Amino acid sequence: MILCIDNVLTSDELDFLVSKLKNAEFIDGKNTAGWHAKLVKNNMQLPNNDLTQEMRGIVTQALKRNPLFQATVRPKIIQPIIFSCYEPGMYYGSHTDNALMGDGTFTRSDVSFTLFLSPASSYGGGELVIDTSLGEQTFKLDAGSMIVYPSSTLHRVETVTDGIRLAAISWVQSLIRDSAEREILFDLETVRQVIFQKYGKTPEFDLISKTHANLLRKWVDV
Ligand SMILES: O=C(O)CCC(=O)C(=O)O
Ligand SMILES: [Fe+2]
Repeated sequence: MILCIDNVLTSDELDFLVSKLKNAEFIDGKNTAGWHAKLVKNNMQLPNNDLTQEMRGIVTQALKRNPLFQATVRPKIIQPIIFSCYEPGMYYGSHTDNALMGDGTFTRSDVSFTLFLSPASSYGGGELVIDTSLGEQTFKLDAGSMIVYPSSTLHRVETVTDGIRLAAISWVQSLIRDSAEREILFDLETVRQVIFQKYGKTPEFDLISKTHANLLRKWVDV
């Protein structure tokens, strides 16, 4: 499932992150790409340091408090967030994300996300293009909004033609490995909430809660 989630960051958080990124020293993005993705990756990203850690903490907190992110992604492990910067001429060509991430102890990538940090109108190009069963879908969201999409897809970032594209990206190992199962749980959870809001704790609510809990128990990967 591909989902866009608006207003993930408060304006204070967004301002803080952007002000730090504007003065930051970036390194070549090829450092964190797989051997084949390196061939088509042309961008910059923040190195690992105390400031990057602090910025990661802000994004992580925002994800923790976001009910839509929690319900759709069901995160178990989130890889260290990368803050990326594309200047004019930079791009990330078509690639698939590594299935296994981390050094030493491996985690699986189930869901990828991009949290856009620059206003969409402030730069040209820079769209995230995802190859889906319905064809290519193009996303360029406003600052503070994010897209979550299956890590299994081929995707790319179009060349930035002017302005600067700042983003925070990462990969998640989900508690529910299978994306179809994740979607069923998300749909059931959505319906359960609506039934509760409309009618309260009825026998129907109890039954759908039981089904939801039992499917979760069946599919969870802990
Ligand atoms: O910046 C983006 O929107 C996606 C970047 C990406 O695909 C990656 O880093 O693997
Ligand atoms: Fe990617």
